[in-house]
Amino acid sequence: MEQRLFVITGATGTGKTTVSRYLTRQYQIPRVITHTTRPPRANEIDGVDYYFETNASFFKKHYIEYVKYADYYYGSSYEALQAAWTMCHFASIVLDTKGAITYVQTLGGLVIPLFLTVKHAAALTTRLVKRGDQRQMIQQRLSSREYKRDLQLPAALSGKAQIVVNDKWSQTQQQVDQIIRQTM
Ligand SMILES: Nc1nc2c(ncn2[C@@H]2O[C@H](COP(=O)(O)OP(=O)(O)O)[C@@H](O)[C@H]2O)c(=O)[nH]1
Ligand SMILES: Nc1ncnc2c1ncn2[C@@H]1O[C@H](COP(=O)(O)OP(=O)(O)O)[C@@H](O)[C@H]1O
Repeated sequence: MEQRLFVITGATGTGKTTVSRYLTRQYQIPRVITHTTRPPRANEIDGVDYYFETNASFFKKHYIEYVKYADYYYGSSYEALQAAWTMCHFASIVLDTKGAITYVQTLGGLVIPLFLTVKHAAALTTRLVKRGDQRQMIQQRLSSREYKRDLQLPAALSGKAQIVVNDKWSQTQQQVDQIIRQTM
């Protein structure tokens, strides 16, 4: 069986991590762990949620791509992708839209892009508060150029990414199950 990578993208709070966790829980599909200079949130664990880096350690790694998002660096490595593919023919990765475009261009048909969105962007603020994000981090995130950019499906992913409107989790779950059935 050929390897495949679910690239899960969309704005902050749309549910990218939730979908990726569902793929692991329900289908044993591992997530590629990426690197970031963002400080960990209260419940995040180094090596599980991210590899948390300093500005100095971040630039010692070898990346397929890296981006700056709301003033922090994020990057993904071939080593982490290979580690996930060693466990399973399928893997997922959670990326901003710039990274998702790079993956589609670099890995072509191995990538299955999913673009997450919600009907009303105002719901995202509520979700971030509920998630326990610090108020100042929410402000910084929501006012970033990257957040605003990622609310829209980029032209480069149009016709390639499957769009998942994650308003009601039960419906999202059904759609994800259908995507998995088509793929496996
Ligand atoms: N391009 C790229 N984006 C990443 C990488 N790791 C995480 N991201 C994205 O960076 C953005 C910010 O992530 P994070 O701070 O965890 O915020 P969240 O989206 O609210 O969970 C999100 O869009 C992530 O999908 C990476 O290695 N490369
Ligand atoms: N359909 C949904 N309805 C309500 N809350 C949701 C839904 N999907 C995810 N959430 C919650 O919204 C918050 C943001 O989701 P998360 O997966 O962390 O988003 P992202 O990774 O895109 O930033 C989390 O607290 C998550 O539990």
